[in-house]
Amino acid sequence: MHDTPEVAVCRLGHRPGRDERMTTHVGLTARALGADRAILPDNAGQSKETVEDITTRFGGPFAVELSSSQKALVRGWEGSVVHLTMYGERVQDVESEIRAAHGESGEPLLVVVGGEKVPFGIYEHADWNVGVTNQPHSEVAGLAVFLDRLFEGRELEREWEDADQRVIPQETGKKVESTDSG
Ligand SMILES: C[S@@+](CC[C@H](N)C(=O)[O-])C[C@H]1O[C@@H](n2cnc3c(N)ncnc32)[C@H](O)[C@@H]1O
Repeated sequence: MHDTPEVAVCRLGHRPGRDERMTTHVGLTARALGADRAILPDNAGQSKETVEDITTRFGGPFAVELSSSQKALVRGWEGSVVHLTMYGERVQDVESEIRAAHGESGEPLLVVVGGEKVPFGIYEHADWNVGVTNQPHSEVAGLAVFLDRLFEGRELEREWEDADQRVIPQETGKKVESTDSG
């Protein structure tokens, strides 16, 4: 978000076909809940296109990139790394430490979520291994709760730029308006 140093989300691994929706939803959730950028594996081009299409229609800024080596990206990241895992420290115990370090350092934060088995090197390289509960669930759910905790809910008030259309909240039904920039 505009008022904090960059937050990027790295999706580890992508099995074409099987992971298509999950990888797309990692990107969409990163965008909707305040991250600045998603970095997807290079075989997830379809997910990248879908997230870019949503950004064109509903606004940004939000960037999506493909990377040929997620592990090298994590190792070479110049900033802090949070790895979301059910085996990690409880989010409610470390969120303020992460928020303070991220805000004070002014350095970008990389939030890593897995798919298949995550290599142990990622656990070792991360500055924080963070569990959103210590129960197994999904990368999309873990990412959503983590980002909301990181931003303390401010992402819900975010304004979207250069949208073609916007949803007008309704008690019942659906209302979508074209914007002037569309
Ligand atoms: C379906 S899980 C598979 C994890 C895999 N079995 C392993 O052991 O590495 C996919 C991803 O969801 C996320 N995830 C699942 N449960 C989580 C939890 N309780 N807290 C945080 N992230 C979680 C993690 O990023 C994980 O890599």
